[in-house]
Amino acid sequence: MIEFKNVTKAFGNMVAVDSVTFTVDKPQMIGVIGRSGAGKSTFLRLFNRLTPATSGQILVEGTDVLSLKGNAKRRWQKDCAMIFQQFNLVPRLDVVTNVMLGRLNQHGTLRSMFKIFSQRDIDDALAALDRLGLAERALQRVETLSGGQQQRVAIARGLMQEPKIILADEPIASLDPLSAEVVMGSLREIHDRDGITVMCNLHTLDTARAYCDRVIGMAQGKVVFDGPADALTPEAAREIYGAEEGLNESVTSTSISSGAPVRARSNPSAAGQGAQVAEANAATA
Ligand SMILES: Nc1ncnc2c1ncn2[C@@H]1O[C@H](COP(=O)(O)OP(=O)(O)OP(=O)(O)O)[C@@H](O)[C@H]1O
Repeated sequence: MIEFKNVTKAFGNMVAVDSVTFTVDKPQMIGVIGRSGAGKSTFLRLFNRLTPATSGQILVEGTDVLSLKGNAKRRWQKDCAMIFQQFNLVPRLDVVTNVMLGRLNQHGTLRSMFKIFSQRDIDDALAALDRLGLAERALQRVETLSGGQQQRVAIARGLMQEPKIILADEPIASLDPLSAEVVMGSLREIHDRDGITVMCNLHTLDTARAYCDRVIGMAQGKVVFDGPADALTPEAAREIYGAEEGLNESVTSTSISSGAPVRARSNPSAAGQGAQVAEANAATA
């Protein structure tokens, strides 16, 4: 159970996140949408404690994660993996080392400084890469991978944290449509199989509808829509985006060819996911 209670962030006079209040009472895949500047990134960064909140509470199983300090705050950041638009990988390091970096904050300072990993770390990193369809890339330098592959390395690194929640800040904004589908499919598969909440900032409405159970719409820092993805009608989207007349959704579309919604396939199987991944690997190799 996660309860957001009047979560607010002001930068000087500018209120970027304004009294955000909602509850997540079971693991969900949540899409956060809204215009540029609506406060989506700031909201995720408050949740992960990358940015300090001005006021409010975020109760996770009854603990206010906004008030955690020191080790407790670091433990929370381990539990709450963050995926970024620009991947935030170390380009010159190989794939498997990048993935193992997800374990660093679980180790003591010395082991972290010298990047000393255990056999278990190595095995888990290879298993995470296998799950993301990238096992055969383990020893390749990250900078030689496509954007979609790099984002899947970042997701594998997030899995190494053994997170309870995954936050993704526009994870597909830099990707081509096919890679975007594979990355969103991977996040959905993690939600379905591991039963954890995935909260994802998105710029594309069709992606929110296709992959998310629930959509939170933000405008000027406030939650202006909160409902099932099916309720995200063109009228609702127009209100979230403040568009006076027609909102041309096609300009925000990530769909390729058929654009078949993945959510409609419900619980995409690991095999299905593997096939998608293989397809994207072939396309982006
Ligand atoms: N560090 C900061 N200092 C001052 N203002 C900031 C800071 N970070 C964000 N803002 C402001 O807060 C508001 C919300 O920004 P935020 O990046 O959260 O929006 P967003 O919905 O994620 O936008 P986008 O989709 O373009 O990333 C914007 O007006 C932005 O300029």
